[in-house]
Amino acid sequence: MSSMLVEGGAGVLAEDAPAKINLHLHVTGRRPDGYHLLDSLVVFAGAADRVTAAPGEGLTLALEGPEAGGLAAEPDNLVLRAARLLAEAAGRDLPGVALRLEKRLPVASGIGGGSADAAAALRLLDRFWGLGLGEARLRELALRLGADVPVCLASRPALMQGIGEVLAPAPALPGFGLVLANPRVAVATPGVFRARQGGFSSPAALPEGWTDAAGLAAGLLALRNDLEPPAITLCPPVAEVLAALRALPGALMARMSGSGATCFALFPDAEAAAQAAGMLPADWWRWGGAAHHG
Ligand SMILES: C[C@@](CO)(OP(=O)(O)O)[C@H](O)COP(=O)(O)OP(=O)(O)OC[C@H]1O[C@@H](n2ccc(N)nc2=O)[C@H](O)[C@@H]1O
Ligand SMILES: Nc1ncnc2c1ncn2[C@@H]1O[C@H](COP(=O)(O)OP(=O)(O)O)[C@@H](O)[C@H]1O
Repeated sequence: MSSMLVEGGAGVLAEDAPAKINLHLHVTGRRPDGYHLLDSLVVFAGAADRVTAAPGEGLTLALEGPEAGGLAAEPDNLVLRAARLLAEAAGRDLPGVALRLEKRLPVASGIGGGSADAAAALRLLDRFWGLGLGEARLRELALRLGADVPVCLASRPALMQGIGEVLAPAPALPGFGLVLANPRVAVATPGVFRARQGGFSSPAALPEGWTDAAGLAAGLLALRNDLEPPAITLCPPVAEVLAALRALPGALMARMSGSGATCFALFPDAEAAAQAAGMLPADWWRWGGAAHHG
């Protein structure tokens, strides 16, 4: 999804940065450089950050929104890194830009908020500066910002392999609802990969598609997130979140996303999900609504 909006003032552009959900995540191998090979069906939720660009002096970034506090001590925000990388790739002087990040997704939580912000910044500035670099070039730049950034560039359901750079269209998906919940504990991705024990998994054998949410849930239950056991060891509240999600009325299945600690539950529709999210503990970050089909 890339909603390019002209907001108010002249030349002010905005892009949403939707949360990424790994419906399954199999760790299938490890590269000599230590990065892990993955097999993951990725979808996007209506929950999103938002990046805005306006004419300005030099390159600046203002942080706002309910989760901005999680980035206060961040020395090099991914939005600025994306902007610098794009400017370098353009190879010429570019007009100044005042960027704003409205942070709604919890930081370091397995739903790729930082990756989504970086991808949104690439899309936004490619247009703002009129570069027209094209999808292939943007994808190459995206990978240099993080393994999860290429999939976030299109923000459409995808089957993700390699370390995140091999993308294929997802099987046909039915409409469904999602609840997301995070116990407000940040989990660092490298530590979870390091704590993983045992061998490697096979890639999932996926059908051409599913016709309803119950079928999708049944299919997903035969798969797993290989990072869930090590994340629970490092962050025991993840187990509590999973139990709470599974106990919600109408929940079809629940699992952790990415390297955690955010977990998701699948629902037959967005309304059931939105209603169920309100039943979770108020001190957790929680969201319920539609999966975004791009
Ligand atoms: C685990 C996943 C699954 O979608 O999601 P998150 O938990 O981040 O949301 C991603 O692969 C995370 O991608 P991303 O967060 O962009 O990772 P990067 O910044 O590139 O890498 C952070 C660190 O994670 C480990 N890493 C990451 C990706 C990968 N395929 N293998 C790895 O081993 C490496 O230790 C790396 O140094
Ligand atoms: N705009 C940003 N939003 C979130 N995290 C950021 C951002 N810029 C830099 N980071 C750094 O990237 C790390 C990973 O963030 P995030 O993508 O939210 O987590 P995850 O990869 O677990 O889903 C954070 O710990 C933070 O230090």
